[in-house]
This record gives sequence, C-alpha cells and structure tokens, in this order.
Amino acid sequence: GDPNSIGGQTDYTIIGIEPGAGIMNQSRDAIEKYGLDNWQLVEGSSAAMVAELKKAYNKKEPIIVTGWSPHWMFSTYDLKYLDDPKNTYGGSEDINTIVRKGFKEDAPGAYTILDQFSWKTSDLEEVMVDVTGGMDPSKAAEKWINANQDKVAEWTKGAQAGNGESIKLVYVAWDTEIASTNVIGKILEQNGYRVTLSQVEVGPMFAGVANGSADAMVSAWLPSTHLEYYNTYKNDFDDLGPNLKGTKTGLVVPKYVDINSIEDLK
Ligand SMILES: C[SH](C)CC(=O)O
Repeated sequence: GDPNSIGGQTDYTIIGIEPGAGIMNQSRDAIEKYGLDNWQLVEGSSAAMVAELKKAYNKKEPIIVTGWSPHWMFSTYDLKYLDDPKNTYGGSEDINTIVRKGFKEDAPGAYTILDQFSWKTSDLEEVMVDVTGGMDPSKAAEKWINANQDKVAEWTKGAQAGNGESIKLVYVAWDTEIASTNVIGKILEQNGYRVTLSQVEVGPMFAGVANGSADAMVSAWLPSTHLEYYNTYKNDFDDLGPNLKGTKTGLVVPKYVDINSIEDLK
C-alpha cells in the first residue's frame, strides 16, 4: 500500500493486548466489519502495549493501540479514540462485581461490602496513576482508602465484620483491575477477612467464580466487552451489578495522528 498512508506508516498493525481479552474480540470484529483486510492485530499484553505506545509517542511516530477508559495513559499522553460508526466496541459500558453462588451465606459481611462497592472513573484513575508511577498496588490502595474514608464508609455500612474467613479475589493484570481489586481487597482485610488476590487470564477469572474456586471479582466489563464470557457462565454466579459506570473500549491513537475514524484505516 501507500507508504504515506496510516497503514504504510504502521505496517498495517494494531497493537493489542493478551489474546483472550474482550477488547481483542471486539478488535478482530472491527477488522472484519470495516474490511481492514491487510491489517493485523498484534497480540501481547497490557504492559507490552503501553510500552509500545510510550516508544512511538516519544518519537512522535504513528501507532494504533487497543485502548480503554479509565486508563492512566489518557492523562500521560495526548490520545483520542477513533470513531467507531459501526459500534463494534459497544459504546459506554460498566464494570460489574460478580460473586460465587453461596458467598452471601458464607461471608455475609464481605457480600454486603462487595454489593455496596461503587466508585467513579476519577477515583479509579487516582489509584492507577499512583501504580503506574511506581507505587506498590497495595500501598496505592491504602493511600486512596485513607484519603476517601467517606466513600469507604458507604461501602462498609451495615456489614458485619468477618472473623478471619478467607476470601479469594480473581482479576486480570489490566491496569484498571490491578487498582480496583487491590482497593476492595484491602477494605475486606480491614473488615476482618483474610484476602488473597489471584492474577489470572479472563477466561479462568469468569470460570473460577462460576465453579466456586474463587469467591469474587470486580472486573466484568459489560454489556459488550465480556459478553461471551458472561453468557457462558451467568447461571453459575451472582452478578451484583456495576461498581463503576461510564467505561469505554476502542482503538486509540496519539492526537498527532491525523485520522479520526476506524473507517480511515481502509
Ligand atoms: C482490556 S479491557 C480492561 C477488558 C477486556 O478487554 O477484556
């Protein structure tokens, strides 16, 4: 193709994350729906994707990544989403809290806290920025909790204290979920539970809560990004609804890249 086109400048590659992520299904769908025949979606990880973004951005080179909000990269770099007229990324979404069957009976206090857990994208971004700035996620969680006792009090209101019951939270190493799982895990600890955080891939995250080997997760991107995983397991767990509203996934480019829609990749 034309070496000066966006495809020519990026070797017709979109930098993705790990293959099982919902955003990768959406991106494979977009490549097909927009007829981006000679484009390829590069699989890797969240960490590798942001490393590629940093490298290109520092050299003001064009790059297209699979991106999502909230994410610290939007406060670090001047980025924009490509318009998605065919709505392959599903527009605004929520992140839901999901617990295993029987959790309410086994750990009523923890169930109440997880059910009442609800915060804003700005809250989550504060924790993410500290983590990406090098702070240990558990320390960043503690810092946020100490600075937001009013919000935490809303989540723990009416929750009976645990007496050392163990709780296993599963999450995927996306910047958003590292932050949110450390915050809620720390709060459960402070309320008398023995909490372990287990980092897994997205399939095992849903399967673990569904088969009861994990107790809960606060990482279900719905109704679009994780729809397939949700539909596979939804009869085997309890969906407590959103803990965060107004998230988004899509293709993201630095603002210095002069295209504005996925259509422009053709
Ligand atoms: C990368 S988003 C946080 C979630 C997903 O794509 O599965």
